[in-house]
Amino acid sequence: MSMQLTAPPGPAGRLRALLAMSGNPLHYVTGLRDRYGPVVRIPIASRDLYLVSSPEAVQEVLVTSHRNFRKDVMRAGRGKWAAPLEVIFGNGLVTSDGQFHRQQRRLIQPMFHRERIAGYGRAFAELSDDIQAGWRDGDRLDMQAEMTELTLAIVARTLFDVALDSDVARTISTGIPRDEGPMRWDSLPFARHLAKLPLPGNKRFFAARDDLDAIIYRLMAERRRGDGQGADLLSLLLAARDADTGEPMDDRQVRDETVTLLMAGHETMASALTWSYHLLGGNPGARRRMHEEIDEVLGDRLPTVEDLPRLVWTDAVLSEAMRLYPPVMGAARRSLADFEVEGHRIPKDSFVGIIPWVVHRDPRWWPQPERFAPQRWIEGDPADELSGHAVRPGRPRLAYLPFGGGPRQCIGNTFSRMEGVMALATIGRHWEFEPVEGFTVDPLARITIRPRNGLPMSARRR
Ligand code: HEM
Repeated sequence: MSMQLTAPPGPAGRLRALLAMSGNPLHYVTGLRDRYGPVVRIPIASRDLYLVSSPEAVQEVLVTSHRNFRKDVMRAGRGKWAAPLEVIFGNGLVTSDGQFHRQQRRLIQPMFHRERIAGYGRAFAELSDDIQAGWRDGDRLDMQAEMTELTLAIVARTLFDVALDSDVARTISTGIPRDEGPMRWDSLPFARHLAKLPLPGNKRFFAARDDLDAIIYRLMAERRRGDGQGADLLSLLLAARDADTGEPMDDRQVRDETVTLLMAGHETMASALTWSYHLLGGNPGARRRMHEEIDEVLGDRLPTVEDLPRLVWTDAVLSEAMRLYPPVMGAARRSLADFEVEGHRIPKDSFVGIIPWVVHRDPRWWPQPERFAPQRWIEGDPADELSGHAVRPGRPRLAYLPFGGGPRQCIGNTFSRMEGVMALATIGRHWEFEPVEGFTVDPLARITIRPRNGLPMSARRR
């Protein structure tokens, strides 16, 4: 007997949904899941958006039936306009699709193998040490700005072998307006028109993008004039040849992959570290435990990758911060054919959205979901119901997905985990951060989730 498939439930009213989603959508979408269940239909764009939030349904979309989906969500709309991310990333690894994406991923994957990343360990520690050298006891720091500077220095050095004070890094960190131009309009229906208007924000955005491009083309020309033996990613991209045709990538493609990795590789990690400090700021017990661990494992020296297995609590802090504040807002897909999930039918050509923030607050898998509790990640105290539950067998893998899942999962996953723990440990040897009285943090959910007005904290030397 075949089961009767139903259309997923959901709210009515296109305009209300649109306003809720383009304001701060996190509360709204969590409420929809609570009210309607793991598959919700939201009438928002020119076609409906289906919010998918149980680990089982997420597994179906990202892994089991991944061939039934593409990432060309924005381009699929009327007129095939460039989506906001593509305006900057072009057709790089994050935004490309299908066979072309598979080829490019194969080419770039070797840069992210575990052994290779272990070789970056020293840069993770040294650059984290450099940034803290400029702080003074009692300083009020914007942790978001500090962490953005740090993580940008790390990708610039490890992948592209350029220094932070280079014009590449400067143009990326200060030149590209994060909330202007196409980035500002991303979730609105007339985005492509709004982005073309001669508004000051749009102009600044496109001028900064052109500066960045000019710098990257210049770096490419320099590498070409060199001996061609460079081991960094830019050299590798220039040297790569198609297995069948023997052709190199054209300059535009090398530019797109370069900008993609520089951008995807630092804002996300900056957000993960910023939220870690915010949560540690409000949880002195967890913070103390982290500092005790760092003191015991490192004393005063810099961490190496060999120390990582012993930095268990520090690692749990990062995992738990990315559970409560997943740096990437979501994964969006377009269905190529009708499909069935959790007893519901989702039609061909729908948009499907997976929002880790919602999945990570499912009380079935995350008891007391709003509580910051790094002990979830460590098997330990039997008297504490939260202890170790996240690492017990039987928990669906995609109950936790800050890096996405399936063939399109983050290429920088291992890189980021090592980078994050080593940064927390290096900085934690000498510093702790207290919340600033009267400041309330407000998560801004766009493509990433970060504090809307930065994160001021007081630095205390320890
Ligand atoms: C805490 C840090 C990070 C988080 C939370 C994160 C999160 C994600 C997520 C959720 C996706 C999948 C999006 C989707 O399925 O639509 C993704 C893809 C990607 N990430 Fe990351 N990321 C992080 C760091 C990095 C770093 C350090 C790099 C590179 C240096 C990077 C490069 C990429 C690339 C190239 C993709 C596209 C992969 C593909 O589709 O083949 N990310 N990331």
